[in-house]
Amino acid sequence: MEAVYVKEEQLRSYCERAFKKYGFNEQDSKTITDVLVAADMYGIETHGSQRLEMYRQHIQKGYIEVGAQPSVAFETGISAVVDGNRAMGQVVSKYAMDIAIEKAKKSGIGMVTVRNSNHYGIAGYYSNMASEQGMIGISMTNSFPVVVPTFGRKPMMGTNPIAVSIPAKPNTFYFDVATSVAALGKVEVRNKKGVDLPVGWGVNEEGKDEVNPQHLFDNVMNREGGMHPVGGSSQLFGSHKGYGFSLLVEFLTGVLSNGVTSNHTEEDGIMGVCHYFMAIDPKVFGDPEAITEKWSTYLQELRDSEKAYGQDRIYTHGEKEAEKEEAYKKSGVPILPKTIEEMKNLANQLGMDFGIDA
Ligand SMILES: NC(=O)c1ccc[n+]([C@@H]2O[C@H](COP(=O)([O-])OP(=O)(O)OC[C@H]3O[C@@H](n4cnc5c(N)ncnc54)[C@H](O)[C@@H]3O)[C@@H](O)[C@H]2O)c1
Ligand SMILES: O=C(O)C[C@H](O)C(=O)O
Repeated sequence: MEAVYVKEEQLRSYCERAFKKYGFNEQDSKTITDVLVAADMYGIETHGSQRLEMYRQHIQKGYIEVGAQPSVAFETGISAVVDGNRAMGQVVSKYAMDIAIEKAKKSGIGMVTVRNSNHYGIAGYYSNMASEQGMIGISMTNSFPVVVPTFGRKPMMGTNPIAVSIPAKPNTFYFDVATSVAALGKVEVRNKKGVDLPVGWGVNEEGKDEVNPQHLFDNVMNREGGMHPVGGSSQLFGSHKGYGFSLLVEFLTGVLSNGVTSNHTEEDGIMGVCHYFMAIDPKVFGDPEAITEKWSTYLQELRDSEKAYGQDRIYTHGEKEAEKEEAYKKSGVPILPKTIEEMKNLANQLGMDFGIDA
């Protein structure tokens, strides 16, 4: 299945125009697009333009209130609780991370929890907002229930990503992962590609292994089966550790914000997703330059260390994204033909030009 290479500007223009057609103002359309295109440029094909249709469905279901804006519900010098007021997740999250960064500039640290929000895209976009200002950034979100507890078969947690961005040379350390064995988006993309899932990604309604991506997706939607935490189904491979990381995210997002845990999202017609953002100014620990130097040296030592049999390269987190971004600026972003078809149909339905050479 040959991907279609789409120029960044065309993708950006397509998304902005689509979000304006959805009813968002100019500024919000730009903010949402920036998060989606960042994912595409990083090679995170699951969370870029692939998700335009999902957001439309969330608007139609009434989860996202187009035009709504977040507000601060509670605040101290180092912390805040933001009410997302059902606004678009990207709009809420940029607002909340900006507050965390401002607090970190004044007090060294800023922590913001968010309730009553919506799906925010890639977690790492927001942690990068802090690292771009020389700070350490952390971002987490819960989601609708997708992941089963170790030894369970009913989805009780979200795929709950954790992203950490730390200034480093030559690239920012960028660790951005779901606490499930994979993001649900990877099941969607495997379905589009017609590729089975590896054993250990998920269970069906009987609690047995499920390798068909469409079946697993349907199971998740019916809340009768789901994905495993990082580590898979077996405690021998650390399922209980992924489970614990996922609960950490549930606590910091859904509980600390006085919002909802993933198993109570999508109740009463509200998505209710919750987030957590943190910015730390390294100045409160000494000389930021020296810290970056030490960290960068260690990352280089890791990359230079001895390779396993059959391997010729060790990566550190963020390297792949930096390389893809550089390559895609020249080649354009590879988009799956099925996604291109969806985008064409969407443009038709919205009555706008497709505007993409494909
Ligand atoms: N909004 C939501 O509800 C939600 C939920 C789940 C996931 N997500 C997003 O989905 C995206 C994908 O998540 P995922 O769990 O599939 O991530 P993934 O498994 O693709 O891992 C990506 C991370 O691993 C690093 N990496 C990849 N190969 C590496 C290697 N060999 N050595 C060292 N580092 C390496 C990358 O630099 C990156 O930090 C993330 O951006 C995440 O934020 C969002
Ligand atoms: O699909 C979701 O809501 C969760 C997330 O984006 C994921 O891909 O796991």
